[in-house]
Amino acid sequence: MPLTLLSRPQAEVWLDENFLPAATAARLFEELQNAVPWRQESITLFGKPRLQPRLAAWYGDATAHYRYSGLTLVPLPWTPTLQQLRRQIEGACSTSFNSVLLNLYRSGQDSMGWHADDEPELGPQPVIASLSLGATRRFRLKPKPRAGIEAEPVSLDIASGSLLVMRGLMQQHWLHAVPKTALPVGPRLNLTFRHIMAG
Ligand SMILES: O=C(O)CCC(=O)C(=O)O
Ligand SMILES: [Fe+2]
Repeated sequence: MPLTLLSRPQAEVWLDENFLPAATAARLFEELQNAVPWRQESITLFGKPRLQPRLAAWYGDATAHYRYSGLTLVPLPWTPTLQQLRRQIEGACSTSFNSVLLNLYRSGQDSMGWHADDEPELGPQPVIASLSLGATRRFRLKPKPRAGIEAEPVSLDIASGSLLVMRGLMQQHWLHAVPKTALPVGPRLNLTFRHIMAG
């Protein structure tokens, strides 16, 4: 199945809902949920430290340091599983990645707030490839308030084994989020492959 473009002004979002077969996605979910040293990071919001509403881990080349909401994350070394996924996803996107951020949403109460992945070390038009495993969660997109784009917000229900790729001007003009849900959903794991520029 190829990646399909979701046409929105200044938003280049591609989706392949069948990137991984269901059994492969389920096996990977189990393996990563058990093997990754998950941490609940705190971020500084309005000068106060707060725990993030999810667990995270950062893997990559030793040089790929990432500054994120007041944190500097030093990557863990690639595991064979993550290295193989990196190569497969690089092939699908015709891009190279040097790091991957893993997020584990333990339940519907875990979430990711509205943001753009527009940190300077990602460069002006980053390619971000996002692989989802486990429970289906809603992924939302909306134009940045001052982007001057006339477009409705977009909601996508992202199922296990889906690959979503954001590229082009997307991070300059749009925000994305994974909101909390009151539905009784199981855990979901998301991997975002990124290329961090040497700083
Ligand atoms: O969990 C997702 O689908 C989104 C993750 C995300 O936006 C991020 O890690 O920057
Ligand atoms: Fe993001």
